[in-house]
Parts: sequence; structure tokens; C-alpha cells
Amino acid sequence: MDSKNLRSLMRQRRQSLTRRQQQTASAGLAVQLCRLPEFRYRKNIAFYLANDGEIDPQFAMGIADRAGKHCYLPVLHPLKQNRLHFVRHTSGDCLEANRYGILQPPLRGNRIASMHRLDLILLPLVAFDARGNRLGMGKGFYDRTLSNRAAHTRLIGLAHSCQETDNIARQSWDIPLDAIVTECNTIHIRPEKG
Ligand SMILES: Nc1nc2c(c(=O)[nH]1)N(C=O)[C@@H](CNc1ccc(C(=O)N[C@@H](CCC(=O)O)C(=O)O)cc1)CN2
Ligand SMILES: Nc1ncnc2c1ncn2[C@@H]1O[C@H](COP(=O)(O)OP(=O)(O)OP(=O)(O)O)[C@@H](O)[C@H]1O
Repeated sequence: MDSKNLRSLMRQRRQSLTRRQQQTASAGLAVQLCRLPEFRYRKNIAFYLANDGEIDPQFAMGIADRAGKHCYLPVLHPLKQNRLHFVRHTSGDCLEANRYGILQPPLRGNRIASMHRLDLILLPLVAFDARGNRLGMGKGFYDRTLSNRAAHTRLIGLAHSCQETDNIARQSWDIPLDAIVTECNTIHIRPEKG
């Protein structure tokens, strides 16, 4: 299946999950994340606000917020095409819809994190395979933005387990993930040689 068809199939799958399935998945995801040292011991963490049936990291974000961690959300870059800023967000802060209808914090210079500040970035996946290859929304926002990541920044993809597929072709611009976490397990990805 080509990536366009796979993306559309997996988006349909996640969109058709019930509210109850989504809530259970969000709680399961928080349990999985809380077991990971990368989540427990890192302070500056980028999340996202679930959209389009994505697995919802809201429980995990609440836990991080209450633990005194700094949480960030993606905001579309106003000038550079298909790039993101990560902006500090605390519960109750105002949000506004971007051009895709996804809520994001307003851009205020002093809330924008420079890439080296981020210790962990949690990114939403549309599809993934067991080797850690991923498919996103298809505009390359994360790939472009993460090409400037700092060496210490860990990258963890989040998805429902039903978004796993056999084999996703790796593209030259794909940024390798350190792990993929679903509502029921964590896949640690070992870098491939060569
Ligand atoms: N929750 C969440 N926030 C996120 C992302 C994401 O994947 N999930 N992004 C990760 O990149 C960025 C937004 N990226 C997007 C990329 C493509 C489409 C998209 O294709 N949307 C429409 C069609 C296009 C349109 O309306 O103009 C669609 O739903 O088919 C939406 C968002 C930033 N924020
Ligand atoms: N670092 C980059 N520099 C320039 N173009 C890029 C870069 N990364 C990705 N692209 C372009 O972005 C487009 C979308 O890439 P791709 O289909 O891999 O997106 P995706 O991984 O599904 O989305 P995302 O990264 O937002 O999750 C491709 O046409 C690709 O050429």
C-alpha cells in the first residue's frame, strides 16, 4: 500500500475509535509513559493537543504539569513553511485555533522554546512499524523542525496500537525515533547500523 492510502486508512481507524476507547487509551498511554525514565526524569517536554482521533496525551500532560515539569505545544511557524515552534503551555492558558482547526497557544516570543531547551518531544503518529518507521500527517512539519533538534533531545512517537502496520518505507529525510509508545506497550528502537 502506498503512503497516501496507508495514511488515509490509519486516519479512518483512529477516527472511528469511541470516546470510551479514547479515554482508556489516554489513561493507558499515561501509565506507559510514567514507566519511562525519559519521561520521569526529563523536565522540558513537548506534547500535542489530540486531533483527528490521535491518542490523547492529556493525562500524561496533567501528570507532568503537576510534577512541575515544563510542557510545550506545537505552533505553526508564522513565516517558515511547514515548520513548528514549541511554545510553553500550562493548564488554563489561552489557546486559539490554527488554520487546520487545531488548538495552539498564541505565539509570544518569551514562551517559545529554543530547540536545545527541549529534553523530550512526544509526536503524534499516523502509522508506525515495529522497526520505528513512522508516517505523520504528510506535510513534513515534524521532520523539518526536528532536523534542528539538539543531540540530547529524545523523540518518542505516540499512537494507538491499531495504527501499527507491517512495513513503512523509510525516507531519507525521516528523523529516527528513540521509542514508540501506545496505550499498551513501548517499543524501544535500536539504531540500525550502516
Ligand atoms: N495534534 C496535532 N497537532 C499538530 C500536528 C499533528 O499532527 N497533530 N502537526 C503535525 O504535523 C502540525 C499540524 N499538521 C497538520 C498537517 C496536515 C494536516 C492536514 O492535512 N489537514 C487536513 C487537510 C488540509 C487542510 O485543511 O488544508 C485534513 O484533515 O485532511 C493537518 C495538520 C502541528 N500540530
Ligand atoms: N528536512 C526536510 N527538508 C525539506 N523537506 C522535507 C524535510 N523533511 C520532509 N520534507 C518534505 O516534506 C514532505 C512530507 O514528508 P512526509 O510524507 O515524510 O511527512 P510526514 O512524516 O508524514 O509528516 P510529519 O513530519 O509532519 O509528521 C515530503 O515531500 C518531504 O520531501
